[in-house]
Amino acid sequence: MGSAAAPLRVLVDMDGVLADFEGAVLREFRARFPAEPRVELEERRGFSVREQYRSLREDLAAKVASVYESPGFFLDLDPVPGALEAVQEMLQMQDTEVFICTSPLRNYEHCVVEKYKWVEKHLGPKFVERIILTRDKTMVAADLLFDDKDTIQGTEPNPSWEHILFTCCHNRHIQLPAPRRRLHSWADDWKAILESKRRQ
Ligand SMILES: O=c1ccn([C@@H]2O[C@H](COP(=O)(O)O)[C@@H](O)[C@H]2O)c(=O)[nH]1
Ligand SMILES: [Mg+2]
Repeated sequence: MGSAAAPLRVLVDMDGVLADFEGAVLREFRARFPAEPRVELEERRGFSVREQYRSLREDLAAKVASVYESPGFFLDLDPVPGALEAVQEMLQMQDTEVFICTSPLRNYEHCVVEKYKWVEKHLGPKFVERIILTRDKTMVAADLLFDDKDTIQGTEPNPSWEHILFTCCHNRHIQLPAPRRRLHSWADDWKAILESKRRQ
């Protein structure tokens, strides 16, 4: 008797994919520093919001970091439209395993516990069991990784997953070289990506 095919293992990033990090940074920065120059979402370029604020003026890097390092910031993030429904549906799919794979800030004090609380609040306790917290996603074995960071590097030079770039304000201008793929939003056909990977 032949052995059953292994389930498709899917990693879903949190900030920029499940939780609206960028929208909250801008909203809170505007509220706390109304007189300072800021980067509107249409003008965001590059993964690091901190580095883009630094390029406006050196001291704005620390100011924007103080926004996302504040207590309550991560817990209060709004879900990305369609994200909660999509991962709940993924969880119910046959022959599919879904995990949330997210990186904590270096200054992890509030971020780590609030990421856990956010998942419990929005997705329920069963999803808390599915959190993988790591600063090196290349060390996690899976078939797919949905992530808004354009370049994901780490210890493992050849990660097992295919990185699907999730479109976010900071990466929408990037032209991906073939065969790299994007998911434009959760309204885009994420199921087709899973099925194509299953057939490979
Ligand atoms: O401009 C920034 C600065 C920090 N971050 C943080 O990086 C990680 C990324 O987490 P993922 O869940 O893997 O997206 C997270 O702690 C962010 O708060 C950032 O995304 N952008
Ligand atoms: Mg992200």
